[in-house]
Amino acid sequence: MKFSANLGFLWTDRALPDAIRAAKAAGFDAVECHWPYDVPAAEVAQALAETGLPMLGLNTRRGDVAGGENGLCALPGRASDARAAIDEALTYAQATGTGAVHVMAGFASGDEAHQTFVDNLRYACDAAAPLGVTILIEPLNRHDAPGYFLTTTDQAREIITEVARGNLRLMFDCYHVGRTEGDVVTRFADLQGVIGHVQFASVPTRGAPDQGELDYAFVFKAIQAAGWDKPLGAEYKTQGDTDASLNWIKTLA
Ligand SMILES: O=C(O)[C@@H](O)C(=O)CO
Ligand SMILES: [Mg+2]
Repeated sequence: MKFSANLGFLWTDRALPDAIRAAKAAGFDAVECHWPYDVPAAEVAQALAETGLPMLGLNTRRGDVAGGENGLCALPGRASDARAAIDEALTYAQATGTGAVHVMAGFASGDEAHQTFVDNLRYACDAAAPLGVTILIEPLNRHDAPGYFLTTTDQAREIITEVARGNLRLMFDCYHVGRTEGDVVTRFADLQGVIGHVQFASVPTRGAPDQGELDYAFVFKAIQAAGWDKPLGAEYKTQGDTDASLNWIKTLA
């Protein structure tokens, strides 16, 4: 198994370039992040070059987080903010060789939000295609992100079909699927054709994967048996020191 360290949650006690170095030292095959925008892209690119790790993904900016926003791209009337966030993410991705951008929908519902998301995703995909960047959409579970526009993998698949762009894929986060839909291995098999990246954390506590109700020994074997050989994103919250949370690699890899 290959693993990608999600530096939005792992090694958050250090600056992003040092978190990349820590992931390399811990044996990860890749890294990914959430919102790297406070760190100059050149510093991230330097740490990636030094370690040889690829950056698999980053997210579009969420908007006014203090004001309760969690993404902009499905918000009616906010197309210019959404597209500025998409442009910013693609510029950062290009400067760091990042392979994918997760376009965050935000808190919204209804037909207008749906159409807004579809239009903004087409904009993102068309801008990303010449750069060789994949666009990802990710359903978030209703416990952690109540009111988020994108809530299920079926909804995501319908949107991917409607947007009809070859570089739009699903971020299959086993944690969100486990909390909202269950049946993780069957959902993975059913959706494999539209999946662009896989993430994981324990269910329901979002901790390391060697705890909780979801048996990741089983899940990882099934994903591997299905022919998925890309790094799986370790996107879990630690109780303190990240290095002390990594025992699962020995048992689950
Ligand atoms: O699962 C998550 O929360 C993340 O993958 C993310 O991108 C931010 O919400
Ligand atoms: Mg995720």
